[in-house]
Amino acid sequence: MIASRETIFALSSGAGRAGVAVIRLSGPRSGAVLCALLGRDTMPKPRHAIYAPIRDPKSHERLDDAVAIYFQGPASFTGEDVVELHVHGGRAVIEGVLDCLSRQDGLRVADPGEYTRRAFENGKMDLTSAEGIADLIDAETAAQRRQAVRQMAGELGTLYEGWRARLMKALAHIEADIDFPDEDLPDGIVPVVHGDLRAVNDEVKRHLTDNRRGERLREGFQIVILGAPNAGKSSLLNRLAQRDAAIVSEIAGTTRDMIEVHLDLGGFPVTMVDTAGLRESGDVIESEGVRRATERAENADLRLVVIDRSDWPNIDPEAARLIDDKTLILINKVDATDSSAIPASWQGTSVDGRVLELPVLPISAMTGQGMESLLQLLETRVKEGLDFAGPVPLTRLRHRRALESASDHLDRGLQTDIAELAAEDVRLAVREIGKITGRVDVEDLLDIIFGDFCIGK
Ligand SMILES: Nc1nc2c(ncn2[C@@H]2O[C@H](COP(=O)(O)OP(=O)(O)OP(=O)(O)O)[C@@H](O)[C@H]2O)c(=O)[nH]1
Ligand SMILES: [K+]
Ligand SMILES: [Mg+2]
Repeated sequence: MIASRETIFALSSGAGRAGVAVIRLSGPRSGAVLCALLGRDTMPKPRHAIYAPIRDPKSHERLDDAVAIYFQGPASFTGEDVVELHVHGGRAVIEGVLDCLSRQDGLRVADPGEYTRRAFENGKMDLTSAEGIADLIDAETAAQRRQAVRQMAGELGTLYEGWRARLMKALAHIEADIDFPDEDLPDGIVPVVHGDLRAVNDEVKRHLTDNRRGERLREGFQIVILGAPNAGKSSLLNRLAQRDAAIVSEIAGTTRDMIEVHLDLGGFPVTMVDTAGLRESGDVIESEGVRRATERAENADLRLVVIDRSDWPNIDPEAARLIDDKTLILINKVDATDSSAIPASWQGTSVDGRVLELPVLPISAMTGQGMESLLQLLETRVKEGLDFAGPVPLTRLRHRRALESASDHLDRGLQTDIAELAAEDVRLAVREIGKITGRVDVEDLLDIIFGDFCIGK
């Protein structure tokens, strides 16, 4: 526990008018400041709500009638003395209380993420749980919330700490072998240690080859809408977003920049991207739009290729280049013509020569025809891409990098017969995993990790 820290304060609830706002203090002066605001000499009983007027200790002006709770450290979120003031959520009330707090001795405004950082530094949680809190605050869909709650509750931390403990045990065996080569250690200890190392390494590798489910769930499933100019891409985006997010016109080349909307499909986050119609263009701006569209499509989780009914079954060569097994073909404007001749699937080959059979859906972005089937299919694809059963998946590039590095060290350690070399590799792997949970020197990382939080968290 870090002693004699500054006492920090901040608005912990959202900005703007609300019924109630929560202002939080953490640090050694919290209790004394609360007494000053309440005009009392004795500390309130911890974890009991008090409803009372709060006054500026100097001017005695009544700022609000508030509910105050005192949490005595270490039984608090940060592990320090914490005070929560539940005030009326009006701008002037909040500003008045924050202004009054800023004038109290030894108090300062909290930095972004400082409450959670103090909780980590005081041993209240490991780094993966702290990151889980950040994800929970950012969660926009039910699936994101579920993943973040599991991480916050320590599922990832427990998994990684478990691997670290097993590696440390193996390391102790190798070191014993080095230090006491003549002792009567059981024969064949090295093969046993090898088996343990290999088992952990296999688990780490399996965890790494998860198709980036956990990371993609945080980022959102990327769906890119592609097709020739005027195929109706922007009309489709607007229909899916249920608002006029993109400009629609009969002029080919209307969309140039990418337009993104965020959707919740069956509890999963989706980023839907409308793009410039694919064609060779003499216009520099339009060509840049086409370049960006192509690039974005290449990195997408799913591509929707929109084809005008009157062009079908011809697929524009620019769009055809981007077709692979992560593609759906949408025949648009079926309101204008007869759609009975449209087949349910399309057979063809991808640019790299693979034989493909892709779903074909007749739709009308104008009337909404076919939208229900499209949404159902999208939901299935998104679920396949992001849903998971079993242990909580890897959620961050930071964790991935450390685990990749740990696994590299283990690969090397498993290849050598020299105990000293194996020991060094295992030691490095232990360190890498320790960095994820914050067990080893991560001081340099903390500013980056907690800088992503907002003030008051
Ligand atoms: N009849 C009919 N017209 C449609 C449908 N979808 C789009 N349109 C019309 O087709 C024209 C082009 O639509 P957009 O949505 O702008 O097409 P786009 O693919 O985004 O075009 P660019 O951005 O220029 O590449 C507009 O006049 C739309 O009203 C449809 O389902 N049925
Ligand atoms: K257009
Ligand atoms: Mg458009």
